[in-house]
Amino acid sequence: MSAPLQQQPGARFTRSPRVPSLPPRHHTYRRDSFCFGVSAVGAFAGAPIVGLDPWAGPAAAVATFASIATAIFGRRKELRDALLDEVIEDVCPILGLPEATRAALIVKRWLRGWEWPGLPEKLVVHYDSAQAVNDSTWIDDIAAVFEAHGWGFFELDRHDHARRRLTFYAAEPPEPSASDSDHVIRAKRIVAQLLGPSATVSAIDVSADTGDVTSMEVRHELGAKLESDGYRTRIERGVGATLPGRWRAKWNLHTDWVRFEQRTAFPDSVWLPVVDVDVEENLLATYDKVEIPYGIDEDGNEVFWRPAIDPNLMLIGTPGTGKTVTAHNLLVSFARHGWPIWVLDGKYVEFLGYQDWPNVQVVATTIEQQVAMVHRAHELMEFRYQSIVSGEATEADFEPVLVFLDEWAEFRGNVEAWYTQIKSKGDPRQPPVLGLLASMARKARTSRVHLVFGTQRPDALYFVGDMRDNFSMRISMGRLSPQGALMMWQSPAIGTSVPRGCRGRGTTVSDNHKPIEIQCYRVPDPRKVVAGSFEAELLDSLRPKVTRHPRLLIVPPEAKTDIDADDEKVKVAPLTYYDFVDAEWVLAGSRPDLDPVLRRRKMNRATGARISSPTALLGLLQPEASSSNVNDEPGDVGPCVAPIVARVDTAARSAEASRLLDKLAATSQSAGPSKSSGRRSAAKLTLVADPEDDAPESDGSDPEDDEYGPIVEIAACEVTLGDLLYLEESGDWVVVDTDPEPDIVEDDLLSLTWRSDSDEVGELALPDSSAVSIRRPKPIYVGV
Ligand SMILES: Nc1ncnc2c1ncn2[C@@H]1O[C@H](COP(=O)(O)OP(=O)(O)OP(=O)(O)O)[C@@H](O)[C@H]1O
Repeated sequence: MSAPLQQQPGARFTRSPRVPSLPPRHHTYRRDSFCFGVSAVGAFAGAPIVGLDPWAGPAAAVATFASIATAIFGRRKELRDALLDEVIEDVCPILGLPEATRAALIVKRWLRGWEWPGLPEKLVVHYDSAQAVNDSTWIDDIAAVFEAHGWGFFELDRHDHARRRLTFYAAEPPEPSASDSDHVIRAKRIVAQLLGPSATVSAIDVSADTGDVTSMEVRHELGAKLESDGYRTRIERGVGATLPGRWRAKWNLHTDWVRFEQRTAFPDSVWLPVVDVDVEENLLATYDKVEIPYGIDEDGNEVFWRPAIDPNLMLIGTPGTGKTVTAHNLLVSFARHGWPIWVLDGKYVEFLGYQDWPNVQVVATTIEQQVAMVHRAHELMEFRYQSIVSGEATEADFEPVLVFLDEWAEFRGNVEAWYTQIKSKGDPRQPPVLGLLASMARKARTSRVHLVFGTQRPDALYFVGDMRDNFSMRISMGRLSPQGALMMWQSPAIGTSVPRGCRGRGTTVSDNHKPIEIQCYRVPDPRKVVAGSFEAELLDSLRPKVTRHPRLLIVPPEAKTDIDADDEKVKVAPLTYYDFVDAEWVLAGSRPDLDPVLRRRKMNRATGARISSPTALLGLLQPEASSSNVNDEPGDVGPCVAPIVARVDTAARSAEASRLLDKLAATSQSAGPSKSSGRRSAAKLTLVADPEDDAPESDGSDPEDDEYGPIVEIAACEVTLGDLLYLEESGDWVVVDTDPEPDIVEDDLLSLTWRSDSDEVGELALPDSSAVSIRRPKPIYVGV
C-alpha cells in the first residue's frame, strides 16, 4: 500500500483563492419557513406583559427560539444537501461511476463560520472502480469540482488505496513564492497535470535572460506506470510540447525522481580533435590504457573504444550515414597511437586515401589481396596462440594490431563469385575465408589482433554463437529498422529514430553498456582534400609524426608450369585458392612496380582522364594518338601505369549475374506477407494506388533505395514503432519512436510519438480508427 500523500504546497492543485459564502444562483430559498421565524420573533416581542402567566413569556420565547432554530438549521441542511447533490453529480463521472450516488462523497466536517449555508472542511470521496486511478489528473479534477461549486481550495490529505477512499481538507491555496514567475507557475502546473497532483517540483532553474524554465527536478508517485518507455516518452513530449525549447527527461525509477532539462542540439559536424600522443609510446606498456575517442554524446561527453576491454568493434551503417568517415576516424586515432593497421576495403576505394598513411601497413583492394590478408591475420592470431601454448611468449609480449574488415557483406558476395572461378576439385564448397570471421573475433583478445568489422546492415549471421559477445563494442550509424535494432541493441526502439538528415549520427554503447545516441567525429578523406584548405591542415596535424610500421604489399602469385601436363607444349597450371592465400608479402619499398601509392603519385588529371576513357576500357588506348587535345601531354606514367585493357570475363559476369538473381529472389521472398502476429499482421495494408490531392507527398527519398516500403493507409491503432508516419499538418514524414499507447491526458485517444529527419520530436493524439498514411521498414535481408 502506498504511503499517504504529503501535502505539497505549490505542486498540487493550482486554484483561485477561496470564495467565501456563495449561494449558487440556481438554489431556491423557501421564503415561507424563513418568514415564519421572523414573524414568531415579532409576535413574542410585542406580547403584553400584564395578565399573563409569569412563565408563559419565557416558555413561549424558548419554544419560539427552538422553532426558529429548527427552521434555520433545517433550511441550512436542505441547502447544503442540495449543493452536495450537485457536487456529487459532477464528481461521479470522474470516479468512473455511471450514476450519481450519495455514497461517493461525504462531508465529514463543516467549517465553523458565518457563511451561509456553510463550507465543508473535510470531505471523503469513495471510488469503486480502479479505472479512475489510471487517469493521472483525476484527483486534480475532483478538487476542481469542489472549487467550481464555491467550496474553495482543497488538498488531498490521504489516499487509502485499500478502502478506495480519498480524504480532502480545505486549505489555503498555495501562495506562489516570491520568486515564482509566471513561467515557473506554469511549469509547475504542467508537471502536476502530467505527473499527477502528488508530484513536487523540488528544484527549478530559469534562464536569467528570458525567465524561461531551463530545468526542473520532480518527485512523483507514478511508480509502476513509468516502467513503460512509451509512458515516459509521452510525459517528456508533454513537457516539450508545452514549455519553450527542446526537452528531455532523466528518470530515476528507483527513487521516483525525474529531471527535465532543455536539450542541447547535437552539432552537425565535429572534427576529430587533435590530441597529443607520445610518439615514443611503448605499445606494450600502454596497451591496457589505450582509449580511442570516436564521437560525443548529447552532453558533449566523449565516447571511447577501449580495445583492451572490448576487443572488437562492430560498425553498421547503410550508405551515406557516415560509416566510412567513422572508420577513418578510428584508423587515424589508432595510427597516432602507433598501432599497425591492416585494411580490407570491401568497396575497394574507401580507404585508398589512407594507403600511405603512417602505420597503415596494407590496404587490400582486390579480392585476391583481401583473401590473402584475412588468412594472414588469422595466421598471426594462431601463431600467437601457439607461442603462448609452447611457452615462447605471453599475451603481454604481443604488439597490438588493428584489422579493418570493412563492407564484409560486399566482400562476401565478391569472394563467393570469385571462388566459383578458381575453386579446384576437392576444395570446400564455400570460400574458406568466410569461415574465419567467428574464430578471429574469438581470438582477438588473447592475440591482440583487434577487429573493426563493418557492414551495411545487421544480419542474423553476425549475431550467432559467441559472435554477439565478441563484438560487445558496437556503433550503428544512421537509422536502423526495428528488426535491425533488435539484433544490434536487443530492442526494436533503440536507434530506430535517428534522424536521417543528420550525417555522422549514430548509436553506440556507453561505458556501462547502455545504448546512447552520438555524433561521430569527422575526418577528411586525404584523397579528396584540396591543398591549403582547413581539411588539409587538419589532416597534417592528425598525421602521425613517426612511422613505426612499414608499408607492405601483397605480391600476386605467378602462374606455375603444370608438371603433370602430358602434352608436349608447356602448360600453365591455373592458380588455386591457396596460391592466393599463400601470396608473398613484401616491403613496399622493394617492389615499386607493384606499389599503388607510387602509381597514384605519378598521376595527373590528364593521365587519369586518358586511362579511364572508353578507349582505354576497350583496350584501344594508343599513347600518342589518343590525345585529342593538343595541349594534353600524354605524360610519362611510367611502367606502373600500363594502359588498362578491359578483361571481359564472361564466366565472372555470369557468376555475378546469378548471384544478383539469387539475392533478388531471396529479397522478394523475405518481403512476402509478414508472419508476425499481433496488431501489425492484423493491419490491412492497402496500397495507395490512386493518389488523391491530399495524398501524402513522398518523403523525398528514392523508394527503391531507402529502407521503407510503399505508402499505405491504415488505422491509427495499427501503427507500430519504427513506421514512417505522414504528418498532414506539416507535410513531413516522421518516424514513430515508441509503441503507440493511450494518451496520458485523454485516454480515449491514441498517442503516437514521433521524431523527424531533422531531429524534431512531437506527439500526435488521435482516435484509434483515424486513417493515417505510413511506410513500413522493409524486411531485413538475412544472410548476404
Ligand atoms: N561524422 C560526420 N559528421 C558530419 N558529416 C559526416 C560525418 N560522417 C559523414 N559525413 C558526411 O556524410 C557523407 C557520407 O559519409 P560516408 O562516406 O562515411 O558514408 P557511408 O555511410 O560510408 O556511405 P558509403 O557507404 O556510400 O560510403 C560524407 O561525405 C560527409 O559529407
